[in-house]
Amino acid sequence: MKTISLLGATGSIGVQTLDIIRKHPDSFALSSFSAGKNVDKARQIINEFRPALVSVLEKEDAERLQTEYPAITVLHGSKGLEEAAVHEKADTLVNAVIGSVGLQPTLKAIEAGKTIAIANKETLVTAGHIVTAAAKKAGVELLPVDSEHSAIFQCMQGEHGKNVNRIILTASGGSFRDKKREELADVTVEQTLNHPNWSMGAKITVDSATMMNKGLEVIEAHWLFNLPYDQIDVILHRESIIHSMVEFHDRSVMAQLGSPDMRVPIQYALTWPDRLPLQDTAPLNLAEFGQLHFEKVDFNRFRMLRLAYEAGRAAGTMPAVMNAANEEAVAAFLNGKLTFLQIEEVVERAMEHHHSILSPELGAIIESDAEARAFVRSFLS
Ligand SMILES: NC(=O)C1=CN([C@@H]2O[C@H](COP(=O)(O)OP(=O)(O)OC[C@H]3O[C@@H](n4cnc5c(N)ncnc54)[C@H](OP(=O)(O)O)[C@@H]3O)[C@@H](O)[C@H]2O)C=CC1
Ligand SMILES: CC(=O)[C@@H](O)[C@H](O)COP(=O)(O)O
Ligand SMILES: [Mn+2]
Repeated sequence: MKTISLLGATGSIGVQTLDIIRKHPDSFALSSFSAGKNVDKARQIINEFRPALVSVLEKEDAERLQTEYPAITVLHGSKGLEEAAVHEKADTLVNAVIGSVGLQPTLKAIEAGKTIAIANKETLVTAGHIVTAAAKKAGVELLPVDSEHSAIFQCMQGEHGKNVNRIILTASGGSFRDKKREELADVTVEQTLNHPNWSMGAKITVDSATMMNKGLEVIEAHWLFNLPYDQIDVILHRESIIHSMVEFHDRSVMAQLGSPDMRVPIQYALTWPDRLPLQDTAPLNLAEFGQLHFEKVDFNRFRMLRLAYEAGRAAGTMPAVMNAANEEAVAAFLNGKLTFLQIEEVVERAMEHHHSILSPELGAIIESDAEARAFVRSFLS
């Protein structure tokens, strides 16, 4: 029996994690969870899973829920997120919150000795050196949930890291993969949110369309697998059936395949090194596809991916700045305050404006993140 604390329970990954817990009551229980503003969904989760502690974003919502559920502890804000992450009954944190707000609860959970199943890639992009060093020091596992990283992790089982030549992340290309750059000037939010293969939260779906998602994943892979950027490649693969690949020194390439269903990597992170059956999923039928397609990435078409490699190589506080600027710019795009192409313009400007601090401590990371957000907000106003 694993007891789980789940951050971001009301989101896309959160709901799929709850589905896994629901289907395996003998294997998993929920000790605590966090929600943002979706209080109705939080109520449903409390009623079904009866956790001991819940955290929501706003104080007023927490007070209302506390009155409704006097037997559980209801908290709010960043303190609530941290308390939910380190709940005494939990042995595993599933971090499925969106954005760099996931960083500090992850660090607290590592300090408390929890196993970390990390979906929240922004945490690793923002402070990968701090998170991985803390996990190493505390002797806790940092298990990937992101589909590409889970694929690499699965291909690496029984292998030595020293034998890896490179890893190859697959990218669907997102909603506009068949459009030229000049056709992107007036694309709408609705068009952007129409991902060809995956049903995900709004922010990551926009990131997928700009290819910032793949950029974040390159940096995430750098930290999770301890590889230099020269050994991390990206290839376009429009079907999202091969979730990523590992090439070894003898040129043998291992790939992990499956239908696009995030419950597979979520569940693997929760059962590793074992596996459990995944009910209600159709087997992969490759004959139905007939062909799988692969293409070289054009870094002029997908400039955000190039920016992410640059930020990763610049290191220090630069990835945190890129990520924070992107979070703000994507939120502005979703609110109709920026056009699609302005997202990358804003991120590029924030990076140009920033002088990276090398080997930053947590305080410098938090400051750089805040400065990048302020930079984008002043640009918007
Ligand atoms: N969705 C997917 O298939 C995949 C997602 N990921 C990663 O997983 C993470 C979650 O993505 P996804 O599930 O799509 O995101 P969603 O937008 O669907 O969900 C985000 C969750 O975070 C909560 N939340 C948002 N802002 C805050 C805040 N400021 N403080 C506390 N909680 C907050 C939301 O609460 P509420 O809704 O109640 O406001 C919700 O529970 C991201 O880092 C993403 O990159 C990685 C691979 C695949
Ligand atoms: C499901 C998942 O892991 C997403 O991060 C996915 O990778 C998005 O797809 P693309 O970024 O390849 O469009
Ligand atoms: Mn992914």
